[in-house]
Amino acid sequence: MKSAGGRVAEQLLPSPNQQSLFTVVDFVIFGVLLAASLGIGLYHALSGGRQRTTQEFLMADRSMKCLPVSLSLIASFQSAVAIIGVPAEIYTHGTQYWFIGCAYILGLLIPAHVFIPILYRLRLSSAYQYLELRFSKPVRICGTLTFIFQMVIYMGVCVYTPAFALNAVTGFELWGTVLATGLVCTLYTTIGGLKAVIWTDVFQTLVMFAGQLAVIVVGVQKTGGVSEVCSEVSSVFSLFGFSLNPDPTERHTFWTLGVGGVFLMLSLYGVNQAQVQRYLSARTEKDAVRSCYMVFPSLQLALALSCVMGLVMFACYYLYVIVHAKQTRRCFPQMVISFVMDMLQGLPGLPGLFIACLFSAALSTISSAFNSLATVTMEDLIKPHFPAMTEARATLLSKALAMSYGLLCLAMAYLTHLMGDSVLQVALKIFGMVGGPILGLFCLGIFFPWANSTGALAGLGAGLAVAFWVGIGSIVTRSSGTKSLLPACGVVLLSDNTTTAIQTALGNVTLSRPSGLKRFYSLSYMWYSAFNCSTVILIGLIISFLTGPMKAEDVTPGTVYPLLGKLLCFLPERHKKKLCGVTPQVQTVRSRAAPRIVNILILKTCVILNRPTFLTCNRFK
Ligand SMILES: CC(C)(CO)[C@@H](O)C(=O)NCCC(=O)O
Ligand code: NA
Repeated sequence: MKSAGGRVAEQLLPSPNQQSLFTVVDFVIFGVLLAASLGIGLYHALSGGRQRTTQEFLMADRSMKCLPVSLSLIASFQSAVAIIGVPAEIYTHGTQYWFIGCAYILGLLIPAHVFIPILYRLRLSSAYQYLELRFSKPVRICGTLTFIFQMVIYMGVCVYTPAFALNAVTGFELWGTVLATGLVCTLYTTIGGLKAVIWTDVFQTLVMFAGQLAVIVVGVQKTGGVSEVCSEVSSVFSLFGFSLNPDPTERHTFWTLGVGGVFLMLSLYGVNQAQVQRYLSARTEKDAVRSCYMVFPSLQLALALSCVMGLVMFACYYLYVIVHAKQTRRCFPQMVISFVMDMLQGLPGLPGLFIACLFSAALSTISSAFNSLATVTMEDLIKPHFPAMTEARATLLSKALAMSYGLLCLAMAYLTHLMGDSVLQVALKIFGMVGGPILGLFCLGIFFPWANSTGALAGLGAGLAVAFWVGIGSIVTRSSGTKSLLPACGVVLLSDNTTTAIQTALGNVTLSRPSGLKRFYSLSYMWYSAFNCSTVILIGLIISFLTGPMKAEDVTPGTVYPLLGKLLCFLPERHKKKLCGVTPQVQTVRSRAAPRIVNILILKTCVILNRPTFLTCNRFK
């Protein structure tokens, strides 16, 4: 017995010549996206302060309101990787991934109430300045270099993914697409600065939502309506039941997504420069916190749209898992694109809208990466060595940096295809392997007043070493989360009794259980952030205690969050002091006289640390 969804799939496969899909309207829509992005860049190049100061170019004059900031915050890490990767994930592994939405709660509340207050009140330009205030200059430089490494690899994945998938399905020229994305993005980022990046993000986020919504609406219609989709999905839904298995090698469970996911979110929304820079560009601390709150519903919407797209695809295709066989290992992302093109063919304008959606997602992520990379390179690596540099020269240099990172990004796209795996997994692995240790470094500084600079450096080194050991081990042995609900690509599944077929497939994969070192390598990639963050904290604390823990009076005020003090709020004051050894800075800041006190304290620190004058000028206008 064939279902309606199966019939639709039958009509749709094999696909006709995909290139005839695009009409003039489609090209116009895609053109409008590129032109509008460039237009916004040009507008910000010619209006306001005309991008003549680093304050404007890198910090948007610290004048942004919360709505654009929040839309821009979503755009930073929602790239074509998620647009293509999440539906592919849902299609192949079931709905578990959706549960990561629960991790958004703590993953955004903690940044809003711990990280933003600390970083905003210090009036930093780069998140890594914090590391110097809390520890020392070497820690700051190591943090910055780690961040640069993370973003440069991630950028490559972001540019390459949509171009690769489109090329495979529609015949769009691969390197032409990579070049076009990279160059357009480099151009508007270089001329328009952070204001252009944020406002293009707003526009591009809306295009992204529109494109996904169009696919879902048309897809549901073609599959036979909402009820048809629901019944197709629910006929196998029991298989996607929720796993509470505590095994850390299990790919997606309540624990990996709900707990591991929080750490992933913290590394992105708490301490990643791309996001911190947006918080810092807000007019007031309240705007920054509010924008972080507003990310929650929009991020849920983004997640829901991509998950529903995966479900619609499932309803439409699941009887006929005919993937364009044996072409390549990475067939599922391409399958998402061919599904979309199947759905949208014959509807002029919609294929163009979806391409615009993919590229919006990619552009908004890459532009954030360029701008944040230019910022950290300028603020952390160059300015400290040239304190006398004029503002005009610094701005010119920042623009040159934004442009160079743009070109580097094109080079990185070449390296991406070496990584294998699913693109979503690759991106999340990078976040965990490199972002996890950075998160650990910040947590060590913020929550543990005893941690010292030597401990921080040793912790970061150990964290990165273990991260790469496990990460590369899992790539080499192909062991992390390769289990799939449906059989691997190239297998044709034409059984009428689909449920049995899928169960058999599932049974086959879960039988083999890795042992020894291989088991260590098969740690679920959703744990990477938490695991690597904990390594840094643990090693950092051990080394700190061995080399002499930091004394409370030596810690720069305002750099520590009195976690223990807050948890033990029921204890009398003197016991708390003894236990935590924390200067109650966060509380003082709340008092009315605070800004002056904080300013004087920071000024003193700057003098002690012999920091260049530009910082002190910027801070106290
Ligand atoms: C960062 C999260 C997990 C937030 O939901 C999500 O946007 C995601 O899975 N991103 C994948 C990376 C990317 O889209 O480039
Ligand atoms: Na994006």
